[in-house]
Amino acid sequence: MSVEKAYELAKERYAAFGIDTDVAIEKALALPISLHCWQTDDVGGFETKPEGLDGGGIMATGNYPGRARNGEEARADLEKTMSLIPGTQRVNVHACYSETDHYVDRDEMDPSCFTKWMDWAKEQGICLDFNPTFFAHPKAEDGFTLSHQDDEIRAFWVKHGKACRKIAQAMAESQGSPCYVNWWTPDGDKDIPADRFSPRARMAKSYDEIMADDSVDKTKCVDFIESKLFGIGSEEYVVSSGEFCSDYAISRGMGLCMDMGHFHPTENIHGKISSHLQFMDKILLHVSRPIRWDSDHVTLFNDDLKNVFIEIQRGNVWDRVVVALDFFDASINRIGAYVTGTRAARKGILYALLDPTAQLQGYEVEGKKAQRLALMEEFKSMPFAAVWDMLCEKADVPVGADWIGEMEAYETDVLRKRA
Ligand SMILES: C[C@H](O)[C@H](O)[C@@H](O)C(=O)CO
Ligand SMILES: [Mn+2]
Repeated sequence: MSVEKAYELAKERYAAFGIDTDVAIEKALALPISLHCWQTDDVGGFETKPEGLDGGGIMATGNYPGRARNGEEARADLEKTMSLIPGTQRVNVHACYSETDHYVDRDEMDPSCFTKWMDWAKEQGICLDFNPTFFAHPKAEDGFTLSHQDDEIRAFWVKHGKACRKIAQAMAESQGSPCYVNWWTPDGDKDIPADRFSPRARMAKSYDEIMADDSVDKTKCVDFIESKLFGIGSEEYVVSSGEFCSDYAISRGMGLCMDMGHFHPTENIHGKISSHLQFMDKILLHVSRPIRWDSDHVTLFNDDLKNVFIEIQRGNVWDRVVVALDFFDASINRIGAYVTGTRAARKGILYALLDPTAQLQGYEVEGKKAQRLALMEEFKSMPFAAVWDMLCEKADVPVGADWIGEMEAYETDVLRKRA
């Protein structure tokens, strides 16, 4: 059956519940998703570094051929990726993806280190988001940055933070709209600390110092702080825990970033959205898929993902949630990872926009809880796929599995030719 025929039938089914599929498609396509540049190269970064200068990074596992080795390759991969994904996209750049002809250390970075990204974004007609990089650097080797007990090291990272807000502001000015900045630090301890208080006090102090820079316009550089429960090497103690970050964000009038992989393995985030949004204007989501101790598997169209977007729909808070991705898999074709994960996120958005929210909430008000449960369950077998296929057709990107061939061709023609 053609996409059009299947869509007409699906449209009728949804219309019987008062849901306009054309409107849902349009809205789903308009909502921006920020693609994380770090999936192109397994979070390596492109800084010009003197020989031997390195430092622990985030661990991406796998060695699939074709990793981007520089900004040109990363942007080419992003262009290919974006051609296979429907809807509005942004690109999220980490500070370690600076491109300079000589070494510029993190504390000395300025907007000129990202000119290539900004020029490219303009050409592509997309907006950029930004992240300071508090890892993969010798001054982050012992696992502490903004909460470091050594004042010189802490000051170095504060300087990096200040520089990053100026870079984000320049990005916002270049694109004529806000740049969303995510603050994540790995600071923490593998085992039981004797003092959990002092690093947290220093972390808060550092953030206060960074955010005190009044020359940065908060409507251009929009800051979010990302929490984490534990990491590899910080299994026992993470300075920027859930409580630390949400308390900090609320008390300082900034946003919170919730990464779907940063909580207890059986904990999920959709129930938290309605709480945080009582007290903060915006939240940022890192859409991801945790598996056991890994927080960053490629996103899939699973219940956790659907529930997050359904919650946004039911609270009608689409304009208060910024959607970004955070997964990386170096063991499979990286374009395949990007496209699978981002298409899944867009599917989640569309799925939620087709939710019979008004009817469900009506049942709830009337105390008709059996009807509420029944309708939620029945909606799981509505002809969603036909609406999704139409969304892809409207966006002029491959329908269904058709994109896999394009990924394979790109692997043969481009990725396999990289050393
Ligand atoms: C590269 C990102 O900053 C990083 O993935 C962070 O967002 C995170 O989730 C760390 O676990
Ligand atoms: Mn994250």
